[in-house]
Amino acid sequence: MRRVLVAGAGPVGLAAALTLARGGVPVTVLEAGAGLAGESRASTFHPPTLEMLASLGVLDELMTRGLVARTFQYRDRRGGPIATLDLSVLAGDTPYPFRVQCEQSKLTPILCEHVVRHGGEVLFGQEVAQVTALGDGVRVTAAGGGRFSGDWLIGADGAHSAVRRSLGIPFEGRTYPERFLVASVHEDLEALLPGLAPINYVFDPDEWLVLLRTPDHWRVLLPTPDGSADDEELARLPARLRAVADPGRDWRVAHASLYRVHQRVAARFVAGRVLLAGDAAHVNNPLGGLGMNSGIHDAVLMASSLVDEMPSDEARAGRAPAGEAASGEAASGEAAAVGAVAARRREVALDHVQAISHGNWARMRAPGRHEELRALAADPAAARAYLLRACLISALRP
Ligand SMILES: O=C(O)CCc1cccc(O)c1
Repeated sequence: MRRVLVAGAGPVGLAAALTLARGGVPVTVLEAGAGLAGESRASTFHPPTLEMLASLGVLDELMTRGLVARTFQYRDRRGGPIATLDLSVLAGDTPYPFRVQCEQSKLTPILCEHVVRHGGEVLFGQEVAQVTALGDGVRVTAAGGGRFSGDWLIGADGAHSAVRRSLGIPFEGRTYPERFLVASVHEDLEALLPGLAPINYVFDPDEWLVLLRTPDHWRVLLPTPDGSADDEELARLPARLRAVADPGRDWRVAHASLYRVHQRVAARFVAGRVLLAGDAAHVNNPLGGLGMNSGIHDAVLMASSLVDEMPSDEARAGRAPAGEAASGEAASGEAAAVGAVAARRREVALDHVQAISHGNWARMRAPGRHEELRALAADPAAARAYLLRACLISALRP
C-alpha cells in the first residue's frame, strides 16, 4: 500500500492532492458532494499562495480568471479614504507583489483537472463516515459503505469535518457576536464611491463594512446583529445598501447570504496518520482573506512533507533490508517529520491567522487609528513589515 487519502475536494483538499500527485504519490480524493461546490466565500489570493499555485502549475489559469489587486484601502464610513496600502513594497520579497481577486469556485475545477491529469483520483459522493487507525496507515469508511485505505489521510473536509469529529479532536474557540451578511451585487461601486480600491475596509463604530471586487461582482460585507430572523435581515438589505451609496434605486443584488463566524483551532493537527488542514483544522473571520490562503499553505506544506517522507516502493525495498522491523523504524521517522510540519501549522494558525484576523475585526469599529494608518501607508519600510505579516509571508519564514 502506498497511497494518501484526502477528504474534501475544496481548494485545500485539491491543493494537497495536486502536491502529492505531482510528487509521484498515489492519491485518492473523497468528496461528499456530487460535484465541486459552486458556492464561494473566499475570493482573494495572497502572494505566498500565488507562489504555491505557480509551483503547482495552475497560476496562469487562475490569473486569466481573476483580477490583479495591487492596492487595498482603509476608509472611514463618514470621512472617505484614510490610507491606501500598495503591495508593490513587497517586490523584493515575492515575484507576485499583489493579490488576485477570484472566487475559490473558479480555482477548484482547475486544480481538479490537474490532479486527474497527474494520475490522481477524485471520487464524488463519498462522504467520510468513519476513520480507523491501522498499524501503518488508515482506513476510511464512507457513508455509502465504501472502504478506502491509505498510508495517510488528510482531512480537508471543512469546518464541520467528519474526519476531525471521527477522531474526537476538540475544536475550541469563540463565535462572534454578530452574523456576517455578504451580498454580491451588479453595481459599479467605483462610480458610486469614487476612489475605491479593489479591496476596501470601511471603518465605523456603528456599522463597519467591507467592499471588494471579484471578477463577476462587487461584494459587500455587513455585520448584522444576532437575534433577528434571517428573512427579516435580508428584507432590510436594500435599505442598508442604499445607505452605503444611493444610486436613486435599489441596488441589483445577485445573491446574499447570512452566516455566523467563528475563530476555532483544533487541539491537534495530526493524530497518528491523519492530518487536518484548512477549515477542518482552523476557522477564522474572513477579514483579511486568511482562511483559504492559510488552508492552501497547510495543504501544500503537509503534502510536501508526505512526498519527502514517503519513500517510493523501490526506495522502501532498498531501505529495509532487515524486513519488518527496519520498515517500521522508517515509518515512525516519516511520522515524526510530518508531525513537526503539522505542529508548526498549528502555531501559525494561532499566532498568525487567528491573531491577524481577530485584530482586523477589532480595528473595523475602533476609533482614532487614522493617523497611524496614514503614517503606515506613507512609510515603505513600515508598510512592508506590516504587509509581510498581513499577507502571511512572515508565517512561512523560519
Ligand atoms: O479581506 C478580504 O479580502 C476578504 C473579506 C471578505 C469579507 C466577506 C466576504 C468575503 O468573501 C471576503
